[in-house]
Parts: sequence; C-alpha cells; structure tokens
Amino acid sequence: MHNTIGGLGEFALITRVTSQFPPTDDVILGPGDDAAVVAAPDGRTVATTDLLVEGRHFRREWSTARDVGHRAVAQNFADVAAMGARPTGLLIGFAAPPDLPVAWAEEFTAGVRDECAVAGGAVVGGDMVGSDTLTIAVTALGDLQGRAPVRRDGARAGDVIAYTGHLGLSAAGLALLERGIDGPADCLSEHRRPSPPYARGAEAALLGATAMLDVSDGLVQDLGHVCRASGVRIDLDSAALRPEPALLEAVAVLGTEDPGEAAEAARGLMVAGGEDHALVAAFPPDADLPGHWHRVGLVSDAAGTPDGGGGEHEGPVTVDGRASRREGWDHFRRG
Ligand SMILES: Nc1ncnc2c1ncn2[C@@H]1O[C@H](COP(=O)(O)OP(=O)(O)O)[C@@H](O)[C@H]1O
Ligand SMILES: Cc1ncc(C[n+]2csc(CCOP(=O)(O)OP(=O)(O)O)c2C)c(N)n1
Ligand SMILES: [Mg+2]
Ligand SMILES: [Mg+2]
Ligand SMILES: [Mg+2]
Repeated sequence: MHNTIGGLGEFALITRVTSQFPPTDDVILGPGDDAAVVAAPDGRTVATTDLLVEGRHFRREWSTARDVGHRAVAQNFADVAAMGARPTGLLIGFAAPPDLPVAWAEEFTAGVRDECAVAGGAVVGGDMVGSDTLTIAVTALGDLQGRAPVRRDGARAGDVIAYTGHLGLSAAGLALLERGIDGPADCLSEHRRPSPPYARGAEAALLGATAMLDVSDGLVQDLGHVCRASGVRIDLDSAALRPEPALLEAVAVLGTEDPGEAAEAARGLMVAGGEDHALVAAFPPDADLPGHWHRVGLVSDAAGTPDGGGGEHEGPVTVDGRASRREGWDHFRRG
C-alpha cells in the first residue's frame, strides 16, 4: 500500500484523480490527452485563474482536504459567475510535497468533484508537480450563453448596488479558527467551503447589471475596482447592511457584549471581510430585483471629487458618506 503520493508516484496519482471526474455535455475531450476540448456554444469563453497556497489561503489543521477541494472550485467559478457566465470547465494545477498522504489528494479530489456538481462545471485537466509548499492553481472557463460579459467598468451614476450571497461569515469563521473557537457553525463552514450563488451571475446579467464582481478581498475594497473602472463613486448605506444571525452570534462569541457594538462589528466584517464570494452588482435604478438581491448602496458621479473619486484617505467607496475605517485583503501588504 502506498500511503504517500511519493510512494504512489505521479502517474498513478493522475489516474486516481482523473478517474473521479465525470464529464458534462460541455466536455468534448476530457483529461488524458495533451489538452482538453471544451464546447463554447456562444463562441466566447470566459477564462480566469486563482491560486490557493497552504498557509496563505488555508491551513490543513483548520480545513479538511475536502474543504480545500470545494474552496478551490468555489473561488474560481465565482469569478466566472461574476462575469455573468455559466461555469463549464476547470483545470487544476496541484503542487504538493511527496510526503502528502494519498488520502489527502483523494479527499481533495472528492471536494472538487462535489463542488463541480453544485456549480455545474467539469474538470477537464490539470497538472501535478512536486513542491515544498502545497499549492493549488485553478483555471476556470465559462460560457456567456450569447450575452455580453458583465464587466467592472459599466456602473453609472444613479445605479443601485445590490449583493446576493453571504457577507462577513467567512471572515468571522477565520477569526474564530484563529482563536480556536468551534462555532457558530455557519461561519466556520462558510470559511471552509464558501457557497457562491453561481446561478445568480447569469441572473444579474439578465436583470440588466451594468457592473459586477465577486467579493473576495472585502466589499469596500472590491467595489473600489468598480469605481476606478467605471469612473464613479459608491456610497453604502449601513442600515441596509443587515448582518445574518450567525454573524451577530460570531461577533458576540468573539467578545463584543454590547448589542449596539456587536451590530457595528458585524457590519465591519460585512464591508471588509473577504472570501464569502458573494456577488455584488450595479443595476439601473428601475431594475426589478428579486428579494435575494439586497440593495445596499448607490452609484454617483466621480466628477468634482478630489482624485476623481477619493483622495489618499477617502477611497471612492464610502459608508454613510464617510470613509470606511477597515481595509480589505492585500496579499503583499499583509505579508
Ligand atoms: N500575474 C498576473 N498576470 C496577468 N494578469 C493578472 C495577474 N494577476 C492578476 N491578474 C489579473 O488582474 C485582475 C484582478 O485580479 P484579482 O484581484 O486577483 O481578481 P479576482 O479577485 O477577481 O480574482 C484579473 O483580471 C486578473 O486576471
Ligand atoms: C490561513 C489563512 N489566513 C488568512 C486567510 C484570509 N485570506 C487569504 S487570501 C484572502 C483574500 C482572497 O484571496 P485571493 O487570493 O486574493 O483571491 P482573489 O481576490 O484573487 O479572488 C483572505 C481574506 C485565509 N483564508 N487563510
Ligand atoms: Mg484573483
Ligand atoms: Mg473576483
Ligand atoms: Mg484578492
């Protein structure tokens, strides 16, 4: 019996892993040749890639291999959804030390397979290499189904900002894990296995979204990209940012007794916490939004403000007209 991937060897591991992935109707040729062939019925393919690095994005003591598999898919197909596209294909680069248990690789694969079943895409290939640091590099493909992509540069003054999915739960989950606290469960599970509302990306496109992205680094920071690309400002209404019960509970567990302070701390996590992969979009003011799109802000003109929408201390995204005190994630600033 080979318990480590070093004992099993590269090609036996590839066979074990690739045999787990059922093809979908989009897959013309799956894993096994020099490249895969994925249908692009619309003739335009959305392509995106994100890395997961052990110690930076996940810890093996905090997340199971299955969790990391789910997360690798979610993080990437959320970007596909954020373009208004439907997930189709996935390529998985797997860099691992030879003493990694085979069971870890297999459980990771099961997580990938199960999240693909939720999102609707298929694994069509990947790569395996040895590395001191366990690193997962995923490339995701999507189909626009004949629609125009929803970019970051289309928001216009007068548009409303709305989100769907969760905000702040993942950041709360991370804070709980850092403190060794094992609840509330919804926050821990959202951190370990984010649940992006994949199908609502295409829905937003059909509802007339003018700009969209998924929240990976923090709502305020990520909406800043929309502002810079669109040449607008965005003001969020704190009263419209309603924390979910699990988030309020997490904040209480993390040490805020006062209910007023708890609500404030929860909103802090909603505007600055990343990795829930909620979808946030700008819509024309008359858009007929279903209830799962929560209206939280307004787009205004950047003209007349310093720096075309915010100086060094006031970014283009404000909360109740004021700069947000909390920043989002920056890979290099935070080390
Ligand atoms: N090393 C790179 N080479 C080329 N493009 C990159 C690189 N890193 C990031 N990008 C591009 O910059 C944009 C912003 O990246 P990122 O902030 O990671 O987006 P997201 O949060 O949606 O994953 C994306 O379009 C991405 O493809
Ligand atoms: C062990 C650990 N520490 C810290 C974090 C928090 N964290 C890591 S990366 C990140 C931002 C999102 O990841 P990124 O690679 O920037 O994805 P992208 O924005 O490109 O989608 C956050 C909040 C984490 N998930 N795990
Ligand atoms: Mg990225
Ligand atoms: Mg994104
Ligand atoms: Mg990021």
